[in-house]
Amino acid sequence: MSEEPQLNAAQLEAVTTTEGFVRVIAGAGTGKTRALTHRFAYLVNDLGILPGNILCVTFSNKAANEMRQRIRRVTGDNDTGYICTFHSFCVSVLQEDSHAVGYPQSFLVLDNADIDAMLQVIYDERKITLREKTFSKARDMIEILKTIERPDYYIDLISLPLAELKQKYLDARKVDDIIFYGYLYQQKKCFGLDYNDLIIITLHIFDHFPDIALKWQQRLEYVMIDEFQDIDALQIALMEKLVEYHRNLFVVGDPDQTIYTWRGADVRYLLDFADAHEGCKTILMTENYRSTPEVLGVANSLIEKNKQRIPKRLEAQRDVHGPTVWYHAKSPEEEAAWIAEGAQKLHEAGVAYRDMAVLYRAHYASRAVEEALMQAKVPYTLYSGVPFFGRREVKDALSYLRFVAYQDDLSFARVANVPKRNMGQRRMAFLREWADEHECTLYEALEQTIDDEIFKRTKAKQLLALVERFRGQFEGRAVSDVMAAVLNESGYDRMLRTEGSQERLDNVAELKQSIYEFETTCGEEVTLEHYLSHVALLTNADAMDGAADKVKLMTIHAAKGLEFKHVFLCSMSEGVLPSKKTRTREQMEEERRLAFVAMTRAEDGLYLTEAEGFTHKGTPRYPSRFLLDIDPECLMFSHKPDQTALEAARAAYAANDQWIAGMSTDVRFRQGSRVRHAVFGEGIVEEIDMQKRAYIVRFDGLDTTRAISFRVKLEKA
Ligand SMILES: Nc1ncnc2c1ncn2[C@@H]1O[C@H](COP(=O)(O)OP(=O)(O)OP(=O)(O)O)[C@@H](O)[C@H]1O
Repeated sequence: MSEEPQLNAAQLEAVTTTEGFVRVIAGAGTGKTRALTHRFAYLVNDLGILPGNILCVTFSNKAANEMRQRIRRVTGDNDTGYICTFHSFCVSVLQEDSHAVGYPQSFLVLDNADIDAMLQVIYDERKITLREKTFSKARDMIEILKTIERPDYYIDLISLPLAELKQKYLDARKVDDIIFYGYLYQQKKCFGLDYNDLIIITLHIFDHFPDIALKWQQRLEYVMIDEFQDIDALQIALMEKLVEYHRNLFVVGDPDQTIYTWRGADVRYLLDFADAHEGCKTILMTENYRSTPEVLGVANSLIEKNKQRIPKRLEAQRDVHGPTVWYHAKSPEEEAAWIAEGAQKLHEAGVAYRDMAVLYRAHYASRAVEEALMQAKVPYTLYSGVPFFGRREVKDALSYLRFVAYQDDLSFARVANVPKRNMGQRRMAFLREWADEHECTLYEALEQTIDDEIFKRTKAKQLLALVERFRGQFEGRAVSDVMAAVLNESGYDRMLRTEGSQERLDNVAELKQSIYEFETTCGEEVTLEHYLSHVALLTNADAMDGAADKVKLMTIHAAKGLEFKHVFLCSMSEGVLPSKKTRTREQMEEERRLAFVAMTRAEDGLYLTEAEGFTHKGTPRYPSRFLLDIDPECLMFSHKPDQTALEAARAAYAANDQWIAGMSTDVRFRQGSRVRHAVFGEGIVEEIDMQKRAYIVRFDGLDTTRAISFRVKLEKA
């Protein structure tokens, strides 16, 4: 093991206990990621295990990239095996074995923009309006149906012939059914899989094709999983399946950093892991190497207020001291100005801007800070808003790549008229009709009808010529090279230059750069299929450019796993953090963990800020209860909070707690639950309206939803 400094005793134990079930419960900043990297290196360098026989699951693609680079440094080997997220691992499985369910190797991984494009087709065909259901609501509904209501949906998706799926879609009468079957039909047409499908279909293959399951089980001699506190039921099922043969499983997590319960994560899997796996060894890590004793004092005293937790205290290993401040401002503007000024002062004292971060609970909190930073001429980047891979020009560029590779309907629809080729709605509708009638793709329809009158005076022929030029030319050619060529030859580059948007040009340049980096860091040779299926999984965080000297602004969720010298945690007001959407005691504890995650990102300085004034609803704004949870001995105050104000704040927390206590007993069903009403019959809870104290239920027998008061007894269906 070459990387300095030395591992501590607990880390060493985690690294060298390779056989059987091992669980590491570790605090923030105690070197989990470091232990994981070294364990990988130990398996490879000291035990001689082949990297291709190790699966190391990370929480995000960004974490996977970093891990891969670190492992390459310590093993000196380009082959880094499977270091990836669960989703990305499933893509690898499906690329090898999706033939088992009749899917081609060139299946598509769909992101939200792709799903929206499919919804658009369905809405147009069946005259559904956005007023009936926005795309985002439709996507949520599809997700609820897939994960809770109709978990067997995927059988239809993989085994029904296209014509039958289409018939189900055409026969559907209720809006939700039209959307759902329309979507499944669209998915099947282009062999597209969304996030929900990836794990479910992989599991299905493992369950029904024992030889394929055995192949993967035998291949993966060692499995390691990071951030285990945020694992969900499907991921657990996949994990259990994968380790059935060798039974070597190493999981590491921090119960105090569970922040994804709202997405189905359950910390129980980590807590119950030892009971569920015979002979499991547990290792505890509490020595913190990241933060000053002051930062840990703040974080420890906060998290101790959670009731549902395994007690543990982070112990500072660093003997460097730094500020931990509560700044109370008179207005949000003053709060933001203080942050901007603070960043400037730190910079003057020699701290690089890139080593500072401003974190917040919700996106909207960033606006005031951004304005202040702009005014103070402090450089910053925002890691939120429209994700990089969701930007129009980035999607367009990727669609071109997909188009020359697959000619699927989605990419065809996206690129056909960008740049303008006179292929507007009327001509697209013509192609759709033709394709439907002849059961072919839009591209094939164009090939067949290119000499039709309708395509005179269009540049449709150029589109066909473009594909012809690229067809069969990918083998052995770098993806970055293909991308550059297709953007040039399609006229897309020229269009952007004429349009003159520097931002769009920069984004495309950034995309080209990221493809190049992907190729050079991936180890093995990157094929176009490989790149396309992985890029769909990339998130905003992946585009994060850590090199530029700029202050980083991001949500706490996005800061998971990161560390910064100085952290400003802004908008620490009751109703923001904890969020006003907090409805149960469990959720309140999760909000506290969120604050804990934010604070434990700080190495040298931590600045907690909030402002008085009024919320947009006109109620007074109070400091977050979490500020009062912190041991005051651990904080420096900009102003000592005044006693009457504190009493008013405490009264507000108490009122809120009382409301939550009432809610917890009232709310018996979750979004997506199936319920039975004495008169209306069965239906599904679409929303829970806390203000009205009612479930918004879509009953099977009614066309529109009804708000049903908590007072009326509903039964579980
Ligand atoms: N044994 C050690 N000696 C010195 N420094 C260490 C040691 N182990 C880890 N560190 C340092 O401590 C910091 C935190 O380590 P790491 O990022 O691995 O922690 P983590 O447990 O994954 O954190 P979190 O859960 O909060 O994201 C890093 O800067 C790392 O270099």
